[in-house]
Amino acid sequence: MKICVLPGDGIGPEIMAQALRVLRALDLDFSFEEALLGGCAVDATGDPFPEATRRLALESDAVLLGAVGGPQWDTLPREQRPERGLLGIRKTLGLFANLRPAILYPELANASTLKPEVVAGLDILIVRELTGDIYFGQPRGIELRDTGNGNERVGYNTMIYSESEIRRIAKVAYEAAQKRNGRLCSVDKMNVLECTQLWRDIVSDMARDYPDVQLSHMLVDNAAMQLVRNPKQFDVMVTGNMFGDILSDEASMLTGSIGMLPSASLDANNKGLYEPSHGSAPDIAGQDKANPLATILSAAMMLRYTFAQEDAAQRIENAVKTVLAQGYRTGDIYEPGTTLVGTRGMGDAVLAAL
Ligand SMILES: NC(=O)C1=CN([C@@H]2O[C@H](COP(=O)(O)OP(=O)(O)OC[C@H]3O[C@@H](n4cnc5c(N)ncnc54)[C@H](O)[C@@H]3O)[C@@H](O)[C@H]2O)C=CC1
Ligand SMILES: CC(C)CC(=O)C(=O)O
Ligand SMILES: [Mg+2]
Repeated sequence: MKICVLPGDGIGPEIMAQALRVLRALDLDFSFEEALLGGCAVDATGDPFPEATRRLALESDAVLLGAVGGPQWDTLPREQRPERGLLGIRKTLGLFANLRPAILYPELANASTLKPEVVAGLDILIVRELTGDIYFGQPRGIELRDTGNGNERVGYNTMIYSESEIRRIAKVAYEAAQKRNGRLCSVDKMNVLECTQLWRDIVSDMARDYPDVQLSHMLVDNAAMQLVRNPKQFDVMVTGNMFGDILSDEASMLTGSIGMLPSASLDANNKGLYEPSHGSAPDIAGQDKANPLATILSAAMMLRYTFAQEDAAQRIENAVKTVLAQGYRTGDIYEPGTTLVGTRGMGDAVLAAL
């Protein structure tokens, strides 16, 4: 089995190194091949998603990604931005279903900025549509227009979903809810946006095919509030690309840190790209401070979803539970009385606990 490894930028290479150590220690039949994506690819080739990376990703069984982006690339033309590379690989591989589980490990109840009783036992799955919405919709741009206030620049994007795009992500979410606690909350902004009115209509229509799932709807502004007011009311949440991007970062803080939130991005056949939900964290890059657990847990998701190696996935997840119980903490989840470790030190601890 071939895994395409894309360390990316910022903390990407540091956290990826630890995930690879853990995967190699499992002694499974995997080969790893590295390629460039994001800012490092721009620097080397001028293209954030070079052809060689595209070929390797397409011919591999799964892709493991660190993170891309950083301030040094922020002034480049939009098509050369590192994030364009990320959107490009998601679209090329047809990765429409992004699963972001927000689970609070009991040992981290005090690491959350919310009261322990609000988050204790938290286990939410956010299902985010990943290849549509305003992130991909056309037309988009910045151009000069006569707005009535003279000729001035206007910026615009298009929020767009087709019926089939909504159906396929809703199916993933309904089926996930069936395997969990049977509750699905669909998040939209149908009171303002036609695009999400269609979203709500289709998700509602599909409910009759899933009589064992209890469907509810919530407007996204209320959902953002409810996530911090009473997050345990949620089981599975399904939403579009942009709302899911925002709500999953919010949910990550319920788990103690964004450094704890893994993700799987899947196509229709469970081929996938696995990456932490966070970005390249330029503020701590190269300092051995980043929490590698989201990436290590993303590797566990890869074993589960793409390779159906449930035992190996659980071995990694149990090792993470063990190191947290042993009191090892990177800076983002540190609290007095625990042992502060760096990125590599956390990797050492997970390896020892495997
Ligand atoms: N999937 C990806 O590759 C993503 C890339 N980005 C890119 O990353 C760059 C930085 O974006 P930001 O908005 O700052 O978001 P970010 O997620 O990189 O960082 C936000 C905050 O969380 C902290 N943080 C993130 N991951 C951490 C970890 N593993 N351990 C400890 N602390 C961690 C950072 O230090 C920072 O204070 C930008 O260029 C952005 O476009 C942002 C999100 C996702
Ligand atoms: C380029 C962005 C869409 C990446 C991001 O923030 C994410 O996927 O969470
Ligand atoms: Mg994001």
